Parts: sequence; C-alpha cells; structure tokens
Amino acid sequence: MSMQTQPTVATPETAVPDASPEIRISGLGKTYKTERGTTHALSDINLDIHKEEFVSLIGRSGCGKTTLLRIMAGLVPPTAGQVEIGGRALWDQETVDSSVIRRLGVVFQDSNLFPWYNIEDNIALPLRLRGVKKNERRDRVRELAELVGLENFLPNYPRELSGGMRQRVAIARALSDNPELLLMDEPFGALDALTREKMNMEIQRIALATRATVVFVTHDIDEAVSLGDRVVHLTPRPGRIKDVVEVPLARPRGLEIKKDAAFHGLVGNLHTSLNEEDDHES
Ligand SMILES: Nc1ncnc2c1ncn2[C@@H]1O[C@H](COP(=O)(O)OP(=O)(O)OP(=O)(O)O)[C@@H](O)[C@H]1O
Repeated sequence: MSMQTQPTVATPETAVPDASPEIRISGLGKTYKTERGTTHALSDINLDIHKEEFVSLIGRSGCGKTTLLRIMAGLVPPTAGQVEIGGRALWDQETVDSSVIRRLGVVFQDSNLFPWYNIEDNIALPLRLRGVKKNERRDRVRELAELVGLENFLPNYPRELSGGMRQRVAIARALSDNPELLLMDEPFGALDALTREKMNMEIQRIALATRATVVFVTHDIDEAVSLGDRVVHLTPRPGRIKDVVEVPLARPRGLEIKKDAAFHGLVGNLHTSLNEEDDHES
C-alpha cells in the first residue's frame, strides 16, 4: 500500500484534516498529446474526499471535469500524480489496479444500456460478468430495481423507457456490485428540468441508502449545491481547483431548499466565481 504524503502547502481543498480519506487525489495532472497539439487538461489537482461524502464538481466546458472523473474511474491514465482509493494507488504508470476498480460504479450522461437486453439483464450484467449465480442475480436485481423505482419494468427493453427511467437503470447497474464509490458524469444532463429535479431527489435518497461516496459532475450550479456536501469548482486551461465550497445544509434536502436563503447565497457566490473567469478572459 502506498500512502503519499500530504502536500506541504495547505490549499483550501486539503485544509480539512483527515488521516484516512476515502479518496486522495494528489498532484494530479493530465496532458493530452495529439497530432494537432498538446492540451494541458488538468494540473496539480489535490483533493481529499471522505467516506459517504457527496462531492459535486462544476466548471466551464473544457475545464477537465470529465478527464478528472475518467482518471478516477480507471479509464484514462494521468500524466502526473496519483488517485488513492481506500488507501490503494489506482494507477501504476498507465496500468490500473483492478482490485480498486471493483469498488467503483460509473454513470455517464448517456445511459449506455444494451438495446437487445431487457432491463433485468441490463442491471444484472456486471453480476453476470462476475459469475454470480442466476438466483442470487435475480434477487439483487429486484432489490436494485425497487431502489430506483423500476420494479415493474424488468421485462421491458430500454427503447420502451423514458430518458429518466433509462438513467435510473444505469444507476441501478452501477450499484449492482455494491460500489463504495459512485462516479457520475452529468448523469441528468440530457433530461428535461422537471425530470432532472426528480432525479436529483432520487440520487440523494439512493446515496443515503447505499452509503456510497459520490463524485458528481455537473454544469448546473443549483444541482451542484442542492446535492453536494462540497462543491469543487474547476477553472480551465489547465484545469485547476479554484474553490472548494462547503454546503452546510441539512439532509435530506427537498425541493423547498430552493427557497432557502443559505442555498441562494451559495449559488450566488458560485455564479460570481464562474463569471470572474469570463472577466479574466475578456
Ligand atoms: N481524448 C482527448 N484527446 C485530446 N484532448 C482531449 C481529450 N479529452 C479531452 N480533451 C481536452 O481536454 C480538455 C478538458 O476536457 P474535458 O472533457 O475533461 O472537459 P469538461 O470540463 O468535462 O468539458 P465539458 O463540460 O464540455 O464536458 C479540453 O480542452 C478537451 O478538448
């Protein structure tokens, strides 16, 4: 087990003292090199995330949110630094530690369901790949379908479901192997405003029920604040952490939170912070 030392300079994101965070991101950087040139997507990202914490990640398009999530999901190797999950290093150069990957569930903007499988088989896929027996699989799928409110749709096919329902299937599938960490990249970005609000309530309930640690990428400041225990604001070129904002609002948070003065204060501050980027660019 390789434990990296804390950065010597206290930055806002490392200021919370915790000897054993669930996730430790240290000195993380990513440079993409293509025939068309070099992009410094991330630079010197340091962040500790605690067990059962819900962290929202916001920032302008191109600031590296997806890159950060993909590095954490073991899909893209970093060019500098490390991600530790439960004290284990995720990356060894370009090789990912598969024992760490097993602890993760990932949900993307597109639900990525298999159109030729029904909902039951889509949810069960990770369990089938792991060789879980049919009866056990069936019980687990039923339990997950109830958790996401789709127990009556198990025989249906993805094309017969709405976008919000398909995303709930993707969430159930990501949860099938009891991940300790759920990584979500704009999972509700393609949904209409009302469905999105409903899904925000759902994901909160699911996170509390499963006690998963969640990292949630979004463009939407309201969504970031209403869901997060903390909101991490990334700025672009290269992607760096600008602010880490604590959200000290009680849970569970319902739709009434949007009438709360403290909520509006936090959203307003983040708006200002994001707009400052425009001012600097102009
Ligand atoms: N595979 C890749 N090859 C080359 N450059 C890439 C690749 N993926 C991302 N980039 C570049 O890295 C930067 C960060 O991209 P990334 O997708 O992580 O940002 P983002 O904040 O998630 O953006 P958005 O909010 O628009 O999804 C961008 O400049 C992008 O063009």
